[in-house]
Amino acid sequence: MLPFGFLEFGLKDFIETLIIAMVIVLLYRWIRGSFAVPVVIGLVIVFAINAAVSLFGLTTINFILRRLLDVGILAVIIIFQPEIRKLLYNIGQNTSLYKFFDRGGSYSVIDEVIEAVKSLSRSKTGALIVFAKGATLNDLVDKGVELDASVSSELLLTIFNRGTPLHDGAVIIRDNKIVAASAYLPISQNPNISSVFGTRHRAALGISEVNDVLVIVVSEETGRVSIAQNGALTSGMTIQKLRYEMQKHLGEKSDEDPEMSSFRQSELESS
Ligand SMILES: Nc1ncnc2c1ncn2[C@@H]1O[C@H](COP(=O)(O)OP(=O)(O)OP(=O)(O)O)[C@@H](O)[C@H]1O
Repeated sequence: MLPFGFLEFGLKDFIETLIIAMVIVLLYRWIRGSFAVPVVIGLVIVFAINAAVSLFGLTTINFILRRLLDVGILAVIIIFQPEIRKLLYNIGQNTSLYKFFDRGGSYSVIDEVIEAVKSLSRSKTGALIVFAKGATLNDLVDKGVELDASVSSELLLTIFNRGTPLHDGAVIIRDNKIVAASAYLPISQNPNISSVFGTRHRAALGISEVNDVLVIVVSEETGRVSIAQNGALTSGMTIQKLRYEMQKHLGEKSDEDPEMSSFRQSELESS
C-alpha cells in the first residue's frame, strides 16, 4: 500500500480506478455528439452542488438535491431507454458467446442470397445488393428506405420484383440483416468502364471505390451476375465463385477455392 496523504492506495484501488476510468471513456465515446451530453453535464453539476452543500452542512438543501438526483437518475434511464437497449444489444452481439450461438448466421445469409441471385438471374430481374461492414454506409442507409429484416431469398425477390416501389436502387445488408432497400449509390466516374455497363453496374463500382463492401449486381438485360469490390468489377460470376467471394468478405472459411473446381459446370449454368 502506498500512502497518499491521509489515503492508503493499494493494488485493488488501482485496478478499481482503472476500471472506472475505462467505463467513463467508453460512456463518453458512446454519448459523444448525442443529446445525452448536456443531460450528463447537467447531472454532474447537480452532483457537484450536492457535494458542496453537504460539505457545508446545509442539510435541507442537501435533502432536496438528493431527492432530485434520485428522480433524475430514474428519468435518465427512462429517457435513454432505447439507447441503453441498443448498447446492451451491441455488447451482447459482439461477444464470442453470441458468435458461438450464431455460428450459422453468415452461412444462412449466403445461402439465402445465392438462392435469390439464382432466381433473379434466371428471370432477368435487375438487382443490386451491397454487403456493408460495421457502421459504414450510414449516409446511404439514411437515403434509402430503412429496414431491419432477416435476409431471406423470398424477401429479396419481393424487393427486386419490378412491381414493387422498392425495386429501384440497392439493398444494403449489414450484420446479417437487410438494413435498407431502394438506396441510391454514388456512380463511378471511372472513364475506363466498358460502355456495355449502364448505371446499375456503375453504381456498384462507385460504392466499392470508397467503401469496404462487396456488391452483387444482376443484370436486367442479360441476367449476368457481377460483383464489384475495391473499385473493380468482375462480370460473369459462377455461383461457386460468388459463394467464395461472399464467404471471404464475411470472414467465413471457404471449403474450396472455386478456381480449383472450375472444371465443374457452374450451378448457375446448370440451373
Ligand atoms: N446510383 C444508383 N444507385 C442505385 N441503383 C441505381 C443507381 N443508378 C441506377 N440504379 C438502378 O439501375 C437501374 C438502371 O439500370 P441500367 O439499365 O441503367 O444499368 P445497367 O448497368 O445497364 O444494368 P442492366 O444490365 O440491369 O440493364 C435503375 O432502374 C436503378 O434500379
